[in-house]
Amino acid sequence: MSNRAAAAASSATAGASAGVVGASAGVVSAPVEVVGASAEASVDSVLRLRGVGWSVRGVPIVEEVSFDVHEGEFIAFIGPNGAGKTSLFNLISGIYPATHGVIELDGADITTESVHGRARRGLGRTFQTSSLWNGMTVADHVRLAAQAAAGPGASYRIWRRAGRYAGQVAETLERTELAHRADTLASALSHGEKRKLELAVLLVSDPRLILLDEPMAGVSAEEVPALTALIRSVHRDLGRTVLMVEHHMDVLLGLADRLAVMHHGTLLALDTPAAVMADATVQQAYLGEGL
Ligand SMILES: Nc1ncnc2c1ncn2[C@@H]1O[C@H](COP(=O)(O)OP(=O)(O)OP(=O)(O)O)[C@@H](O)[C@H]1O
Repeated sequence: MSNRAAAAASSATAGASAGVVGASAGVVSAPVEVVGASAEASVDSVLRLRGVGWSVRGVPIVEEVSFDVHEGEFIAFIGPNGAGKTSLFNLISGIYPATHGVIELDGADITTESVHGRARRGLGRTFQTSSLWNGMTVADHVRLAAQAAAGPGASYRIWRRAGRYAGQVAETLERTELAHRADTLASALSHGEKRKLELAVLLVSDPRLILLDEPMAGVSAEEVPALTALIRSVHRDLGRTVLMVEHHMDVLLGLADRLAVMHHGTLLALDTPAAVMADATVQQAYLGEGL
């Protein structure tokens, strides 16, 4: 973690408070000035967005989003339902084409690059809804992902060459606490285990920048702490840069170096959690009077 990220992390702990924000948050349409976001270029930016936007049939969904992500940083994205958080992740990962602006990964312009091209550069993501194959075992999910990451053609030899990936698969299942479920079908996993398996599928391709879209969605309260600890370990122990959309404030305040607040498709604020939570504009526009 960079010094900057470490300083932000300590502020995150200081500013922590529990609760879930999202659907019921009040919405005020006026303010669009970004609190705490710096437009300056930075030498250690892994990801840089400048004026990024996406419109559908002329209707703006994401507007003028600019920010830098530093190596080893953890940024959590919050905002009411429909604020544009998933759309922004889709723009960064290449699922949607940006209609405005520039996206850079490690200084290279990837604005028009394909999803696979971005993945080859080390960008990986999970989705809000589960993307697993019910009839396939845990180990086979990770093995297939390892083979897909190995390059074109490798996945056609999945059953003949399965042994080649055994060590990689075992290590990834160990790290994601799924080793004891290796031979279990995905359909038999709990929601928390499914989320762990999605992380395992992601990690086996060794991404440096990870986008997690609501990893706690559908997960029972009992499983949240273990999943949170796993995500923390991916960030801190594996040193991955993480962007995460999450509604559970108690989860993300223990993880995030900075909080990004999305509001009506714009980036309303980007700063340490303590600064964001204390900001009057954010409180009025999103968090509501009660906070
Ligand atoms: N492919 C699409 N075509 C048209 N409109 C879309 C498309 N994808 C998203 N939208 C619209 O863009 C807006 C933002 O949606 P998005 O899913 O990005 O919000 P979100 O902040 O992630 O919400 P949530 O917290 O509910 O997941 C919504 O009004 C949604 O209906």
